[in-house]
Amino acid sequence: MLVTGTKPKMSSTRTILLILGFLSTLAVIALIAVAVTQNKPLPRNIKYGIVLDAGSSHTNLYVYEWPAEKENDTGVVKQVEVCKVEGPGISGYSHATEEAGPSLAQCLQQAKEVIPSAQHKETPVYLGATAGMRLLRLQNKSAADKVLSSVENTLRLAPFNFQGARIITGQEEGAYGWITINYLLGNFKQSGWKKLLHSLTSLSETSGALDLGGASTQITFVSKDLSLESPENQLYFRLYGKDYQVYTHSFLCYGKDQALQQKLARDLQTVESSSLLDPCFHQGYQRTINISDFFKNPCTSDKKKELPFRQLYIEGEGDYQKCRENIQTLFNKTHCPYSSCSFNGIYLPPLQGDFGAFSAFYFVMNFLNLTSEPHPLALNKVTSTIESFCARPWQEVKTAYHHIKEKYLSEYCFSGAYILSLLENGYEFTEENWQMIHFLGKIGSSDAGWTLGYMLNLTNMIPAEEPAEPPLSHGSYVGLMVLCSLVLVSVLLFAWLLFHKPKCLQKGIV
Ligand SMILES: Nc1ncnc2c1ncn2[C@@H]1O[C@H](COP(=O)(O)OP(=O)(O)O)[C@@H](O)[C@H]1O
Ligand SMILES: [Ca+2]
Repeated sequence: MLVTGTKPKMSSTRTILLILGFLSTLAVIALIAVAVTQNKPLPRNIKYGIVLDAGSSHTNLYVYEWPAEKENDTGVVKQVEVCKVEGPGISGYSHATEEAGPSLAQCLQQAKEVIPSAQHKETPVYLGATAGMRLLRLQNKSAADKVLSSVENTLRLAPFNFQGARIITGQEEGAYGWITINYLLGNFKQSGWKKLLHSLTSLSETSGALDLGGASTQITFVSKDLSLESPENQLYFRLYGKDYQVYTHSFLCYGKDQALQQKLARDLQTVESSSLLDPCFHQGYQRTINISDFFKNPCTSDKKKELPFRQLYIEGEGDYQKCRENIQTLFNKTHCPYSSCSFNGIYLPPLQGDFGAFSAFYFVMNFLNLTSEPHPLALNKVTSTIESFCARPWQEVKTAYHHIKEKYLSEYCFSGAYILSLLENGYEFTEENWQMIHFLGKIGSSDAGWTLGYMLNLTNMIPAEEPAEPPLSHGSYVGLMVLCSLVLVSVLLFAWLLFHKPKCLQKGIV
């Protein structure tokens, strides 16, 4: 039924509704416009850093980048470039020291191309030399100094901000490797639920680090049992508001290349002729070694022996078990002045938590297809794989892997056996805790190694205290505010409709 005299009222209600509709449309358009302009990607303010890892076998140059405004967050720095320097490591230039620096030129050129030229001047560049240079310093201090000044001269001439070229200590190498992998795994600053899970299950929050180089090897992990037994193996860090008690040790001469030299020096003590049958090389493999330089190396000099021949002819035997027994003698377990030791009388607290094993640990195990993640293989499977690889004749191996450098290929049998011996006999990993070792090449886009940790430390990018942050990000804050306002307006509107029912909505009007 139509009531006379309601026409003007109807049209005024319609006008109100129209105005409301218009205003709502306007509000929605405004909201969208604000959201779009606010969230428009800002021009990226990226910073760069360069670290050269001058290892015993070769030098790698790494370029890292990170967003300038987030530099104290965890996991924001990532590797954008790696360049392998041609030729040997810088310690290999002991007879031509002035050529060490120029050998880096090509990789520096590559870094210049990756980093925008406007930022060259402010990009820090660091060079850290490891065990190869530690050995050269022991053997010939002046040659080591000359090599370092040659690389320093080259780095100073590059357009970057030179921050130093030095030999880092074994302790630093271990510590920065540990910082790198835990930074990349996001273990330092954990989200609420991850923190809760760790405290409930009492799982270790950080991962230990195992680094195998050519001349030294490092073991580093957080240990609850650190007493003051061996202060030189103890490190203390405060990172993002948390304290870490870290055990570390670097074994000079126990990198895989120097371990092989040590093994041969031992073999030379008992040889009767100039030829040696070596169980750690494949059957049919032959290698000749010059005796004259052999004992100049600080890793073998204590075994120096006068021999009636100048060259040693090695012939492979391909016998894994014999090779393991041979290698085992490198780990002296007879004396331990502490509650527990690894080998050679060096303190080692009980192993704890997961371990990331990188560098040559990864290269060797990756070649042997033994890095399977996320479910590590059982130790007996690993042993049998290496055993059968060692038993393959050299000709067969060479044909099957013709694309691999002969130097690497000929030593994978020895290296595999050495890795197992170091982990099982040296550190006493067992069938059970073997599963805690994860062989890592890269984490995300960054290589596992000590260089990233070194740069993070020297540029103060890991704060001791957790930076004070509002509980919500800006975006979540704005979103929440808009949502709450909408809910509030709807509730008010609903209440108004309930108590001042407009006539048009009253029963019988329509
Ligand atoms: N693809 C590969 N396969 C096997 N071994 C490798 C491979 N790439 C590098 N290596 C080895 O990894 C080791 C790296 O050690 P390096 O960092 O140079 O020495 P250090 O850390 O003792 O100063 C060397 O023994 C090198 O021969
Ligand atoms: Ca190394």
